[in-house]
Amino acid sequence: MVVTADDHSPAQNPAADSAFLRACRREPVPHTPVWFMRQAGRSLPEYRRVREGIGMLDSCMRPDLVTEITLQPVRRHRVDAAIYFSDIVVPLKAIGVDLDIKPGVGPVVGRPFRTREDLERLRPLEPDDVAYVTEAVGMLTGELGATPLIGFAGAPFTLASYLVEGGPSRNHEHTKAMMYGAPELWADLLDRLADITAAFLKVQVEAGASAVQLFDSWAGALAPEDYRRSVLPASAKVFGAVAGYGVPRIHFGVGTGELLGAMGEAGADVVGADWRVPLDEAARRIGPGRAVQGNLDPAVLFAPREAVEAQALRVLEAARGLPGHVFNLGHGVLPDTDPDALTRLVEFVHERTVR
Ligand SMILES: Cc1c2[nH]c(c1CCC(=O)O)Cc1[nH]c(c(CCC(=O)O)c1C)Cc1[nH]c(c(CCC(=O)O)c1C)Cc1[nH]c(c(C)c1CCC(=O)O)C2
Repeated sequence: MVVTADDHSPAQNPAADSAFLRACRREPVPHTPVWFMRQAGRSLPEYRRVREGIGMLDSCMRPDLVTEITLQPVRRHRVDAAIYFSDIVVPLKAIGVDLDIKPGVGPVVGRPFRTREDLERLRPLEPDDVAYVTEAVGMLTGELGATPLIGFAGAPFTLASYLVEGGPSRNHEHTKAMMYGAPELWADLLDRLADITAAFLKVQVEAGASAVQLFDSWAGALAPEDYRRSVLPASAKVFGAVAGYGVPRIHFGVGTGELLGAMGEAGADVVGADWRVPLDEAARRIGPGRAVQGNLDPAVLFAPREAVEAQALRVLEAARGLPGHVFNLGHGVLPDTDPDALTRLVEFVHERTVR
């Protein structure tokens, strides 16, 4: 089945009029919508319980588990959107790349990608490769009703960094060596990753996801000129591939203060900012015509309640008057966060912003 823009209209999608989707479209909202990156995960005891003895990637391939884990933070925190439980390396695993997610480390690739021959290991992603995603999204949208589901994928640069380095990297030196030293190979690598990413997002939207977020977590490691020349075209290809569905497209990275304008230009409707740039300044850099998402420092949640509220108010003050603000953290929930602090934060933002 092909999903058209019409399928995301209020008549077809019960979440169409939600505060989250309204904010993404820069329409008036009943209250500022809130969700948290990594809201499903180790901060929740119920997550740790259902994951016991099951590997991260195995859990991503089980629709029953994906559905339960995705719903957990919605039930507990009453956030305004669910984010599909998966990982940025799932589509790569699905096409046969030899990789795993090591607890406490992150994605680790068996043989790092360094040469043109390595590109042969990146074949196109077919919907059948991720049939469990289609099934899980279908189950989820049935359960979620008027709460929107956000689909997501890793952006070509961040995926390339894991593939080329072979795992998490502070300096991205092998990645940058390829980007500067073998620009044609680099462009071909990012182009293949763009097609895989686009195909993975399409599967989620066609199954019923109401929005998508492209995580370019490590793009902040790049100078603006390099980002524009060597990365933006591939991310723009991904956004272009899902433009026709009419679902909001969110673009996020860490430490991207100098890239916010370019990240919007890549084709996003909403740009996420981390806590290093005040939200009003972020909105100015992103420019008119796009909503902003962010940007409370996730470490603030370890402070006493009054301090959390004071910092949340700072974010809300900076967002005052902006058409289109989605409240979020500036990066993912840290694993040791007290889940009650997150629940209280959702309540606080809702109370302080009722229109
Ligand atoms: C860079 C990146 C990855 N994965 C992701 C990114 C982009 C976002 C970001 O910048 O944080 C994206 C991601 N990964 C996960 C989600 C779930 C949805 C949600 O936000 O609730 C999302 C959106 C689940 C996960 N992905 C991972 C976990 C932890 C594994 C576990 O619970 O056993 C979860 C819940 C594993 C993972 N996967 C990755 C890392 C760095 C880790 C952490 C490794 C560790 O510290 O153990 C790669």
